[in-house]
Amino acid sequence: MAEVAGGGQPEAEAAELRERLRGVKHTVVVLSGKGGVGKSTFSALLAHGLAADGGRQVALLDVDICGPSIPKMMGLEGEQVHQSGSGWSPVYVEENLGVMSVGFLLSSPDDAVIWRGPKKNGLIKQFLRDVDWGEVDYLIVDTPPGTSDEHLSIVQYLSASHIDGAVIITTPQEVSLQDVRKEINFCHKVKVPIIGVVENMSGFICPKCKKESQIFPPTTGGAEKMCQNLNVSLLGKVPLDPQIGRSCDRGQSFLSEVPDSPAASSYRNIIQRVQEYCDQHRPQEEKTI
Ligand SMILES: Nc1ncnc2c1ncn2[C@@H]1O[C@H](COP(=O)(O)OP(=O)(O)OP(=O)(O)O)[C@@H](O)[C@H]1O
Ligand code: SF4
Repeated sequence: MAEVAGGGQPEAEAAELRERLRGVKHTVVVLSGKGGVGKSTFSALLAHGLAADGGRQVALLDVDICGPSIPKMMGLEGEQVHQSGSGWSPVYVEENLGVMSVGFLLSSPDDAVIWRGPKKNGLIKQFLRDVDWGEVDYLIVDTPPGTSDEHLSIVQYLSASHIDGAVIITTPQEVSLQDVRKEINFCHKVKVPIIGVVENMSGFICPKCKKESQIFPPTTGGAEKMCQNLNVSLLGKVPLDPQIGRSCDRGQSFLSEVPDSPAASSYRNIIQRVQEYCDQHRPQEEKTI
């Protein structure tokens, strides 16, 4: 594992990546043990939230090669990647919010990408080396569920020391938490700091009477207990809200469509904590790859 984290890549290649990512100040990787727990939704809203006041330049990179959902969530379905003199240009939602995804390379959103590890690794390397992000305050990396080739590639190519940290998304059920423990172990092994865990789909607040019901009652204390036991921060809990899915399906930001909802307020608090964590870290140009 140390070999992977240390980046056993040739020096020329490492220098090329270093040069390309020189303008990126902070990198946050979003992980989950299981699929369908709301990781891409969180990545999309983290990018929207950080870019919201227009003051920060944000990049969202979707390395979920076999199931890219970011183009749809960001309202960019059908967009293509453009080549410029300085590399691939991201697709922009706003002037200060650029996105890159394998979805932009597919001729139809229903196309299946059935690739083995080396081809996936090659594409991730190409995304990091050839995309011209320019000066970026935050690079958010949305990953596939689990700990697979894509995760190892990101850690290898970016090098663990270049990543500010990881946010791990889970639901309250034990089956999801079990896999989160594996993600936490993965981060420790490859020396990626853990910013914290987000418990998503954590209860349902009735829009009429505001009463909270536990749809997925945690049997072992949920993410809170797990975080205490493993000495990891719980960044917050986001309730179930059917409007999240509706906004995502329409490619809109739930944070600006339903800003007064309890779920939007939870997301904003969590985004604030991620930002504070990154602010306390040195900008990446001061780090060594
Ligand atoms: N808090 C929530 N309340 C209601 N629906 C949610 C919530 N969070 C996510 N969803 C919905 O759950 C579905 C799965 O979310 P998402 O695609 O973000 O999961 P994922 O973990 O990225 O899955 P995968 O890794 O398999 O792509 C989406 O339809 C999304 O709109
Ligand atoms: S929580 Fe109360 S108001 Fe909401 S649906 Fe149930 S009974 Fe009705």
